[in-house]
Amino acid sequence: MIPAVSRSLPESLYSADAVRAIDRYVIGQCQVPGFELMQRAASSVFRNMIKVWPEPGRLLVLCGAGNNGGDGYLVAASAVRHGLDVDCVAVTDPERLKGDALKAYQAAVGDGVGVRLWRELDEGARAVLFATAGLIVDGMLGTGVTGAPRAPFDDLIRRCNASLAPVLAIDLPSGLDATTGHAAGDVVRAVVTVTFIGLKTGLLTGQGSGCSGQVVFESLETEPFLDSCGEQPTARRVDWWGLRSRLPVRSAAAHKGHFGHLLIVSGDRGFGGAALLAAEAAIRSGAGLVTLATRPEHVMPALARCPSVMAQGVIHGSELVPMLSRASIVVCGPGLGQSSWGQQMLQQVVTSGKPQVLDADALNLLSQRVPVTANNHILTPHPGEAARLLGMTSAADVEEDRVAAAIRIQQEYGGTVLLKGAGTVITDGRETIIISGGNPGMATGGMGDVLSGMIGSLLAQVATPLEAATLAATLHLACADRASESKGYMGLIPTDVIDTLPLMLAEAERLSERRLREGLQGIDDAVDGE
Ligand SMILES: NC(=O)C1=CN([C@@H]2O[C@H](COP(=O)(O)OP(=O)(O)OC[C@H]3O[C@@H](n4cnc5c(N)ncnc54)[C@H](OP(=O)(O)O)[C@@H]3O)[C@@H](O)[C@H]2O)[C@@H](O)CC1
Ligand SMILES: [K+]
Repeated sequence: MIPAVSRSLPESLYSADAVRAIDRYVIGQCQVPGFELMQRAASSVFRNMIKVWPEPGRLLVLCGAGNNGGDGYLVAASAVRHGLDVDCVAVTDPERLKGDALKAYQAAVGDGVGVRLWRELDEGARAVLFATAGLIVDGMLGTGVTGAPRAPFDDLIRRCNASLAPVLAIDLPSGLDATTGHAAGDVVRAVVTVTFIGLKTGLLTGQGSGCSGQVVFESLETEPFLDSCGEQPTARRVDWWGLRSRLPVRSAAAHKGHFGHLLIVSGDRGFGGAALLAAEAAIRSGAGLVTLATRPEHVMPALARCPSVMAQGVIHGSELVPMLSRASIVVCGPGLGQSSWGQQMLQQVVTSGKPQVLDADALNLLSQRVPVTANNHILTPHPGEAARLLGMTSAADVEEDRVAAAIRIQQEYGGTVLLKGAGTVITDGRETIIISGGNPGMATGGMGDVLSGMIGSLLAQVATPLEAATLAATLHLACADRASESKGYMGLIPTDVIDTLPLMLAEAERLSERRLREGLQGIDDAVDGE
């Protein structure tokens, strides 16, 4: 099997333009011919393909008119040389090919690849191609795509997605915008994507995280040139496995005062569960003290479920003032509602100037009338809330460019912004981070409340808001993934994530302590090898 995504991908994420500039630099300045790069690309695709599918059956290779198609022709040639059954289809006529792509086509034909023209096939022949394929190689559109795939690409993409055969995408799934992770029209749903030279941001966020499958990165031996070419990454990729051994190690002499006093302001009528989820997640993530300020009727259930939390009923905003003065961090938003109760609470929280995590209805109120003044907040919108913060019509507008949306919210509201959804984006205006991975089981009410509690808790324990948001979001996803192993996706609920927290944190604490003791670098790799 190919290695898991999280252990094998580089940190730096690039836009399509940046990767194309790196290509040009390597070809122009470093004297590596473009055709040589294309050959390396195709061999890396073939190598990975055989690793995952040692006996792929009949291979259907779909080739477009650009260099992505050129890669496809050379993969078909490798497959023929290895004695595989290959159907190679030119989606657009080979007369349109130029440069390296034309050279690749000629090399493939020279190696005995029988190339069939899509437009010359009748419906029966087209259907047979897809019905008999054991594996489809998508070399239709790469970083050169603009807008929604036009005919006949749109039809071919739909046939790929309807086929029972798995799809291996070359460089990126056809139809996906490599920079934003948005698909303007049809997009290939790949099982594996082998991507080259620079890891593209769009593979890991938005629709990209759903349609790229397992992403495999191949540098094509260009890493020595990355620094000198001057292209800057747009974001940094992180996951729990890379971060967990960096968890702060607790001294044996620690006491609860060292880990903050978190005040959670949450739970208007009908939303008591959100308050409980946030509070329990916070206490399970290591906060020294957690106070819950909620509607009086939620106090008894909160104490019954979680006696470690100090629950207090509040009716008027003024009752929050003494609680705020004792707190070191505040979380406000889960189940807050937008009635006058929620408005009063949020007003007090914002006025307090305390470091704060604002989520859910706190964000909706923020977008309407409550201005944030300090710069020490973490805003955690989902795409719908992000759209409201930005005055956009819908979540779909945000999903067109998630990184840009997160950066715009940060510029308008300050602080640190965590944009939820597959391929979570976090930015503090100086650095932008993308969390690779997504778990469909997390698409259920209450997951965000758990995350808010975790972020607040970690904010009290680590150095910066960016670090707290990043650790919490990666841990939240890793817990959901671990819990899904036994609960699946449909059965996963927020308390499963909370129940998994102690186990995941215990593993991380052991690694962090070992790292501190033994000064190990790359401890995750060392442990994986055990
Ligand atoms: N040396 C290198 O640089 C290396 C590059 N490599 C590979 O090259 C890929 C980039 O190649 P590329 O630049 O040729 O673009 P590519 O993605 O093949 O598409 C261009 C074609 O698509 C067409 N097209 C565009 N939009 C469309 C739409 N909506 N619907 C339909 N058609 C559309 C467009 O047509 P046009 O718009 O010009 O009419 C044009 O014909 C990269 O992803 C990697 O795989 C590797 O080999 C490593 C070395
Ligand atoms: K492709």
